[in-house]
Amino acid sequence: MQDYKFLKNINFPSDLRKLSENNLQEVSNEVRKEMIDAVSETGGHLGAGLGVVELTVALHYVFDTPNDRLIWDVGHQTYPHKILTGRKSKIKTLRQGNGLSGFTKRSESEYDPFGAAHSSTSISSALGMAEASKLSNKLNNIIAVIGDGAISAGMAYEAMNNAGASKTKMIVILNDNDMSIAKPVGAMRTYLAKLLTGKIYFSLRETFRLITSAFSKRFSAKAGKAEDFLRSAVTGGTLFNSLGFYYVGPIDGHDLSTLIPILKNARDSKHQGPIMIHVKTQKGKGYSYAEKASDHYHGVSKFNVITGEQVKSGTNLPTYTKVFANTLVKHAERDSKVVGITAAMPGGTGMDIFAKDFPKRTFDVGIAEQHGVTFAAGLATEGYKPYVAIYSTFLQRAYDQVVHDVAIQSLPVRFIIDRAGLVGADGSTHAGSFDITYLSTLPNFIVMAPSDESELVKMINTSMIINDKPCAIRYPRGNGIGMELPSIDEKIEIGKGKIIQEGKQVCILSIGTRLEECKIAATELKNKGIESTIVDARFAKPLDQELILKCAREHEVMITVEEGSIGGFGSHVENLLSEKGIFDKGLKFRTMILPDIFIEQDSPKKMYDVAGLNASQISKKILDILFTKESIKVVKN
Ligand SMILES: Cc1ncc(C[n+]2csc(CCOP(=O)(O)OP(=O)(O)O)c2C)c(N)n1
Ligand SMILES: CC(=O)[C@@H](O)[C@H](O)COP(=O)(O)O
Ligand SMILES: [Mg+2]
Repeated sequence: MQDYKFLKNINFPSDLRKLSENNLQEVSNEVRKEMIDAVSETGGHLGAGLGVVELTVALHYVFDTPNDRLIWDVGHQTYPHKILTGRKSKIKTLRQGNGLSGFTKRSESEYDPFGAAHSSTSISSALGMAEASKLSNKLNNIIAVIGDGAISAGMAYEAMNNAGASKTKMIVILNDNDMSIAKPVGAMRTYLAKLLTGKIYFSLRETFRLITSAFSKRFSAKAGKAEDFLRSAVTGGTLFNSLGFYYVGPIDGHDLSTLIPILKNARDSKHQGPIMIHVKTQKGKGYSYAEKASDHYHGVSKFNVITGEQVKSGTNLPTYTKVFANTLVKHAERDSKVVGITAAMPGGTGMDIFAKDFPKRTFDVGIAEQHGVTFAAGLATEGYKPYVAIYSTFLQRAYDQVVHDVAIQSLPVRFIIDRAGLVGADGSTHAGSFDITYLSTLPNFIVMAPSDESELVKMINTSMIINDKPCAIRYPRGNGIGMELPSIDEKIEIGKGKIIQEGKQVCILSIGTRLEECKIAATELKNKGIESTIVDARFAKPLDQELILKCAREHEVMITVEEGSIGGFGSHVENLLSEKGIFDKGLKFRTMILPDIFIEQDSPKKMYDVAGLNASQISKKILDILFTKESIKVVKN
């Protein structure tokens, strides 16, 4: 920690509130410096936090947090908030094992009244708190801060629809930096841009005072109407006004002399209903490299503060994401029906690569996973081959659309599920733990998981000819293992697994990229004289029943291994074996799955250690089964 003039004495917002308003810009500068310094060592979300430093300082200065509830949407912009709310000394533990979360987390601090990481939840949760506050006569303020990206999602509209009709006071700060992770998309973006270009009052202090005073002053009906007219003429905030919000803005979110009086007015206002304050900020503000970069350093690895250079990953192997994107491009060159869909994650899903060659066949729907899935279903009804590339964790949002709009109608939507399994620094909110489970339970679905990048290509090739039902291919974050890639003509038979090696006593049925750990486990067992068969199951649905039953009959022990929760591949195998009466014949069977806990952020390797899914844990499990050391714990009430 550097020798800061103000920050050294600020641990909590109460310390901040003792300062004069004139010192707050200096405080902001110090917070910004501290944040850059910390993220240069930890990596993480940089641009969004840099853009809200002044806003964070102003909010904690004006409002009585934590009694007043401050809810940050997504939570990736909360590093300045963490520095000012008792977590300064731990800021260099961000996103590491036993360290601070990269998002808001109720268990981490009373200043985080609502946990987040998935977007667009802030207005709903704030309205819930506001209604609770009203019911219990608490009279505290409830403030939600939501970005221009996050406000594009369906949930935000549902919340505004509800809030706008209520007579409950809450404050929504719309943090408009004209950025999502990539450039934001859609009509809302155009609308917000219009509000910004239409502004004329930035220099008109008198107009500004008139607007803000409307919160607290009592106007005669006539004067009120005139004020309303002036406000909307000046600000053009008609959409939000029409939705029932008292709209103010846009204002400069880096100018504390504007922010503080407006926030004070909103705080003291007797307005019964939601207030929206539209602030204009710059993502990456105050760090030249972030300001200039096209992504404004949304998410960075460790970097050199002086040069802005980020540390590259230690391998040149292509990521699964890239392998997917490059393969899809090749198919799209041949087949004009191939289209790609992303929900605001073009870079993360590889859709940016596809978009370069096929801009007209790429659809970025914004942070709108639900809409994206049903939109793809619509494309499928017209004979297109939609590839919906979504992170496993974000597809959770669209489960009903997957069931109702895709599976029931057996539409051939191809789900490309990235970030499956444990992802590391983003932690439990971003873990792709449940997709095998929630998709394999659905009739009409084919669910595949490649064990390496070559298998991924074959599965994409196969998906091209699945034209009568939906399918999903799930793979992890990060790099492949260096396999040579096959041609785009090489397919696999649907529902057929692959024997990797044959042994006698033990059969390991693996699905997905834990296969490498299974191979190491098998070598460890071999060193102890135990021969194992390894099967790459490839399909969680349909199961390769023939192969699984054969293996079950020919081995003493069978285990399944997957990077997924209960209810997935292992559960389906267990059900099959039970149905076929295999257990009656004495097979020793276990499933190795993600445990029934949310695993905290750490390196993926350590997270898999917690999950018990690394090689030594697989071999130990097998040895314990063979030599019956497993104990049955009976929990007494
Ligand atoms: C449901 C969901 N989909 C996608 C994401 C990934 N994501 C994280 S931040 C972000 C952009 C948010 O943009 P905005 O709200 O404008 O915040 P900014 O980063 O610009 O401050 C996206 C798409 C997410 N967190 N949640
Ligand atoms: C905040 C958020 O949801 C994204 O920025 C996410 O952290 C990206 O994860 P990847 O780094 O795996 O693309
Ligand atoms: Mg934004």
